[in-house]
Amino acid sequence: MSSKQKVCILGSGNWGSSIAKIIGTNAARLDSFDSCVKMWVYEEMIDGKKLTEIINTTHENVKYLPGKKLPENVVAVPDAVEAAKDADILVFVVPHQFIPKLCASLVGFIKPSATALSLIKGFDVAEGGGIALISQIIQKQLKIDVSVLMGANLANEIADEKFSETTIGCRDKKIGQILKNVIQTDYFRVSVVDDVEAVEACGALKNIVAVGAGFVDGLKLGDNTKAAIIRIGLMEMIKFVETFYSGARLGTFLESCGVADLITTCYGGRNRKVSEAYVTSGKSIEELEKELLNGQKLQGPITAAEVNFMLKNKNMENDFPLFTTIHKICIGELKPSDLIEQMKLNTNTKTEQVDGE
Ligand SMILES: NC(=O)C1=CN([C@@H]2O[C@H](COP(=O)(O)OP(=O)(O)OC[C@H]3O[C@@H](n4cnc5c(N)ncnc54)[C@H](O)[C@@H]3O)[C@@H](O)[C@H]2O)C=CC1
Ligand SMILES: O=C(CO)COP(=O)(O)O
Repeated sequence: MSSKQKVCILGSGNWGSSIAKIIGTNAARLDSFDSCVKMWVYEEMIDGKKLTEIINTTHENVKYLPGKKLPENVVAVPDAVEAAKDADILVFVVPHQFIPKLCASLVGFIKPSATALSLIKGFDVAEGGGIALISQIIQKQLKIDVSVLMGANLANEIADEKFSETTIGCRDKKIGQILKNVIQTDYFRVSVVDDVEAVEACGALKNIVAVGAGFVDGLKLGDNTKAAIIRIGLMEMIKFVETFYSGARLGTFLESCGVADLITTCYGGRNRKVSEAYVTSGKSIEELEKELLNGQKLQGPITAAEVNFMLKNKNMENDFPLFTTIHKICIGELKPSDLIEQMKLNTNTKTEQVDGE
């Protein structure tokens, strides 16, 4: 890496813009970083004007983070290669369904010495009937080290500079410190841990549980029921990580990426909101995503499908009854009201399984 490190942000949605506000501020403040931060924007027209031009003149992402100013040293770039080619640190923050295409467009054009930080929550289906972590997709395609950042981080609250915590999963202490420097602010506190796969899996899996929490809200079942879904969800997250990412530490679930992200998403996230409306409106999830999110993207239902793809192939659907039930509700195979009956059937066995009895 050169002495002044260049940071590029790939993605400019709700979280992408919010993290750009932080990274831009830190890059301008700290000598070790080049103050110019390029942000790849998937170009679109807003009232006849290009979004990149709006961002570069008004310093506001009027569509995905309206009302918040971005630092002037954050430069919107419509071409991903142009944005990324000189960067030492690549921050990936697109909705997870777009990552394979984005990575493919960057192959051969980035610095081989670059390091990546993925803020993306989700999986990708893999050959052989399994799933891959998003960091593995980036690593495999671009052949660079990938760290992850996951936490209780509703983007709008962070843009409002309300106190929040986050977790960086990084295997290399030196890189972990550099990433912490570019991300941490007085209101956004970073812990670095080396349990990378567990950190990332937590971030992806909690979105499935948040869909379940939204169903509970739509069914008007109350706080105790929602707490039960959160508890059962946490148990399935732990079991999933223990089963598929051996060596993970239980303590990682107590970091911001674990229980804290699960709670905030089940109360304040987009997955919860759309899933509640799914129950009350009778409309499809795709319709509601368009209607309620103004271009922002839901990650939970697709993640539930990805996880189910693997569980089904491994004949393990019954080992993760909450994840399986939520997926089946999303695709219309079960009704939202079936959620509770399914949980009644399964709660006892689940506790025993996690306890290892
Ligand atoms: N918004 C939040 O509060 C948080 C989001 N995350 C995660 O960060 C990741 C990114 O989320 P957000 O920044 O919120 O995005 P978002 O949900 O606001 O999605 C909109 C973004 O997707 C882009 N987009 C639309 N079609 C595209 C295409 N075909 N190719 C590439 N990009 C396209 C849009 O241009 C826009 O930048 C997700 O994995 C999410 O789970 C993590 C923590 C908090
Ligand atoms: O990941 C998030 C908070 O940490 C955002 O969750 P939603 O995508 O459900 O809004």
